[in-house]
Amino acid sequence: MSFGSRALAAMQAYGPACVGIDPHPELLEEWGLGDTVDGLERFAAACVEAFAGQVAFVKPQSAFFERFGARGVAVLERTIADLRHTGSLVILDAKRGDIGSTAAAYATAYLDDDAPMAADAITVSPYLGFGTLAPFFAAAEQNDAGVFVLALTSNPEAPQVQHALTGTGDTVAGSILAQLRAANAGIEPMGPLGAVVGATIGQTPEDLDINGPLLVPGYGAQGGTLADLGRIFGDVRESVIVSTSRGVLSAGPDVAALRESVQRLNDDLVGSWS
Ligand SMILES: O=c1ccn([C@@H]2O[C@H](COP(=O)(O)O)[C@@H](O)[C@H]2O)c(=O)[nH]1
Repeated sequence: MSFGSRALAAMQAYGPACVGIDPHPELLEEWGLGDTVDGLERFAAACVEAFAGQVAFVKPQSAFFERFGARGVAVLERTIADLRHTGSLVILDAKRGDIGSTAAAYATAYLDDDAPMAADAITVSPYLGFGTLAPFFAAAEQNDAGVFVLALTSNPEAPQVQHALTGTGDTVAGSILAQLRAANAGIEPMGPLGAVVGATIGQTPEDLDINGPLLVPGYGAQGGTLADLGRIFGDVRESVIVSTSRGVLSAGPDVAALRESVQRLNDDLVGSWS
């Protein structure tokens, strides 16, 4: 089944929430685990127990695993494998991007179903040129996977680049969204190519209807609210995946408390907004 179909089915089954697995040093300490590989391993195991098959999407943040070197990456690899095929789709947040030939290697590493680190979807950066993303798109098509392209990110520094005008008068973000729209055109129920659009961007004149999923970080710890979601995504709410990491993880380490926190998040999103 295509990533677009799987994403919509998961949202229908569980709600639109995505939980980020971001083992911040502070969270490892707060959970009483210690900022060590052993702590990381126990943190990740608790997240798998709490979220696998309980939420539509889980988004491990690669950076927090990579900082422990090879042993941290091994924990990430196990975490992804344990989460996959549980009903929850794994979006690996690694924001990869490079010249085409290297992008092809990244695409194999993260989207080829036979690769040790294969996820259901990955985040990528288009700032080496949208065309360099072609290997990711091809790998997504071959493996029924998804790709989320940074478009309007949640950080305050983003407008300097993403609101800049291109030679055709579009903004950089608008041009990325337009190219995603073209690539997803005609695909039912929606295409596999998504955009990352933050819950913190205020209002945007850009057309967010790309016939593909929108991954929306910035809700919760970064200040994004239900009102922001309504204002920014009112017209495209069926395709919105709301992602939060610290907003849920701060309820840990108790597995039941983590599950309750996700349930509350989904209830809030479904009841008040989506
Ligand atoms: O525009 C973006 C793209 C990605 N992120 C990532 O999402 C989480 C946010 O964590 P919170 O604790 O919910 O703030 C983190 O992994 C970021 O790298 C983003 O925030 N904004």
